[in-house]
Amino acid sequence: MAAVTLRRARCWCPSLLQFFRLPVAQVHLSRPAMRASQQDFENAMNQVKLLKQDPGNQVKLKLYALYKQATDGPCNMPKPGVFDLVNKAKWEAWNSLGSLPKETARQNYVDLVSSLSPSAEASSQGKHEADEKAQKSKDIVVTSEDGITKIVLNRPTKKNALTFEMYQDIILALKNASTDNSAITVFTGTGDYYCSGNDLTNFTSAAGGMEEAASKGAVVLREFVNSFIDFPKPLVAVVNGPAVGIAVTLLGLFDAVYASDKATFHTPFSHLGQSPEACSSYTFPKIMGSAKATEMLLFGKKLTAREAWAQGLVSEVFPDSTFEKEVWTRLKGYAKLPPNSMRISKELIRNNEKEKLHAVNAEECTTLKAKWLSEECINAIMNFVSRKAKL
Ligand SMILES: CCCCCCCCCC/C=C\CC(=O)SCCNC(=O)CCNC(=O)[C@H](O)C(C)(C)COP(=O)(O)OP(=O)(O)OC[C@H]1O[C@@H](n2cnc3c(N)ncnc32)[C@H](O)[C@@H]1OP(=O)(O)O
Repeated sequence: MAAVTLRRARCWCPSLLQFFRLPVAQVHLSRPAMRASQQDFENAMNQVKLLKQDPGNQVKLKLYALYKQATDGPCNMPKPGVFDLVNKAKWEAWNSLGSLPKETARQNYVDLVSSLSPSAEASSQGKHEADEKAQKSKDIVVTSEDGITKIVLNRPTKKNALTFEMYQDIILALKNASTDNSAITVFTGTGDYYCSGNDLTNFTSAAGGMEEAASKGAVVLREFVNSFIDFPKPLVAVVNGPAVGIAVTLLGLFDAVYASDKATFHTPFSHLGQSPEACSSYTFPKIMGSAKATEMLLFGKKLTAREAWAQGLVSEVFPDSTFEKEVWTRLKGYAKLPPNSMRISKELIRNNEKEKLHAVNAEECTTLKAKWLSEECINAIMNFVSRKAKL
């Protein structure tokens, strides 16, 4: 077992909220070879130091608790007094883990850090950080005006289907939008469609064969969905027309969804031999109840905008003739609200779910990777590409 000594280091910028000193590992180089999970744990501790954004107090408490559980085992300290607020919160977080085994705590710590830090995770795999990348295609157009960053899916001839480059550009656009001057961020589509989902030729056109494409697809999808889970500002979808597949499932991670009455919503996963993504296996039953979620996610039932509103997926439906005018007027008003207050309210809401969402995302990506290699899925994609099927 490696000898690990602990020192205390301040993480993130000083602020009123910053009250933790998270433990950082110094690992002796002369140690014998270690089990991978211990190495992952140490890498994760180092990644915590690299986080550029303060992940918020709830997450810091969770990190602290998991760290203590992984290294010291169950909480063995006397409970601090009521006025010692900080240490009491830390004690309660640690104590709440009960008798969670050290190894599970270590794994949970690693998962939590990697979910917080997709760019740190990527750079540890030798990739460039998103802000060092240039936007790869013109199929995503990003503008910022009136306190609103607008991310437009701009591939109307293909009904705004998402290419591999578009996924990467959206990750980059969200990363930039999270720190720009805008108060809210809005997605919409050019032309008659909002988005027809994943471009079904992503897999058939990938170099290196299906297996490589599936592995790459799972990594990109996980990072893509993470960037929606972690997005810190109000995120609004302006659904100008039909939405299919991942364009629908992602809506469960938006803060508000405004739809034209021309919009429709469907997720033909079973038709494609695939399975739900973007945390919809969790968010959809939560939003609309399991019976309605089943009709969408298993049977691919198409909803009208009003049906989607009745089931809680859409915030409000507007007549198509006045949709753009009404929605943008409203959004410009919202963008004038105090931005920090909106961020903090969103953080309070999202923090209750973040850990769960990251775990669901990871599981859905693993499941999809296997489905993409199944005969059911390959046949469905081939049928679409050879124009035998329209979904
Ligand atoms: C290395 C790879 C990494 C990739 C990263 C992977 C991450 C994946 C994560 C998510 C996985 C799956 C989730 C999903 O989104 S599943 C849903 C996928 N979408 C569909 O099944 C829709 C397929 N399209 C249709 O059924 C129809 O096109 C339509 C949307 C109902 C519209 O019908 P229409 O008659 O009005 O128009 P049509 O002539 O068919 O379309 C115009 C042109 O657009 C092309 N097109 C439309 N949608 C897609 C699409 N999803 N993929 C690729 N191409 C699409 C269509 O082929 C037409 O092109 P052309 O004019 O013939 O050249």
